Amino acid sequence: MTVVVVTGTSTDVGKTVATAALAATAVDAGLTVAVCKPVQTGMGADEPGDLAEVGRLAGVTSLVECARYPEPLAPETAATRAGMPMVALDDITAAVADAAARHDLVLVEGAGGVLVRLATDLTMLDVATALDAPVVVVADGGLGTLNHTELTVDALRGRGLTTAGIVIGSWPAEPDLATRCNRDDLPRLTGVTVAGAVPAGAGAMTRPEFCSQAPSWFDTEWVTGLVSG
Ligand SMILES: Nc1ncnc2c1ncn2[C@@H]1O[C@H](COP(=O)(O)OP(=O)(O)OP(=O)(O)O)[C@@H](O)[C@H]1O
Ligand SMILES: C[C@H](N)[C@H](N)CCCCCC(=O)O
Ligand SMILES: [Mg+2]
Repeated sequence: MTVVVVTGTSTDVGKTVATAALAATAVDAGLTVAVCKPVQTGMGADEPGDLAEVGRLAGVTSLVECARYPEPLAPETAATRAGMPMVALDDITAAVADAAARHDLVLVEGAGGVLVRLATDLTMLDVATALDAPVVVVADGGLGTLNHTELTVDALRGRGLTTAGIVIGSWPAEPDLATRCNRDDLPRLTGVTVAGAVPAGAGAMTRPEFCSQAPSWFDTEWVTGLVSG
């Protein structure tokens, strides 16, 4: 089994859509896939969160969430304001281990960017370290992403974590100058390959469209290497 952490340079960069695309690609390769969202915020108890989006787009049914809080804030802040218990690292590692015992691949999507506090003194850096998992960084494609992405990769590298690849969360149909330059500058400046790009609009696709197209959004050899662990 293989566990891969999916983080991003920020919130709303497309981690969930990219996670769904990776899941669909792995399923297309004949693998069984589970997706874990350790902490969901901004959703009420019965509202569809990121995992529902992954299920809708990729058809994945093995979905596990460890905690959720109602306000759209960093999990630590949301938990404090809600007076609810914060998620514990052991909860996350236990949930992932259980999923990994029954699936070829487990994708673990963070909340926001890599330094967002999932709980007091707990970030996705700690989660990826505890899971000994490679990390995929989902990045914006436009102006500003060079700084955000390099900061994220440096934070991962500083903890001895492997950044397996960068995925552009939403690639525009008509990329502007900065976006076109970033495609080449991102790997040059971070030392990490840009392994794929999810086309803008993918989140609005039907499941058949999404699942049939997703494998083409990634470098095939990179995916094979990623999921083989
Ligand atoms: N490639 C895409 N095509 C269409 N919509 C997209 C794409 N990527 C992201 N979006 C939209 O942008 C919004 C944010 O995307 P997404 O939920 O994937 O961000 P995120 O990084 O997972 O955020 P969070 O930190 O809350 O988990 C969503 O409404 C999503 O549908
Ligand atoms: C609510 C949102 N969708 C995410 N789940 C949480 C994002 C927290 C971002 C915190 C920050 O970096 O300022
Ligand atoms: Mg998300």
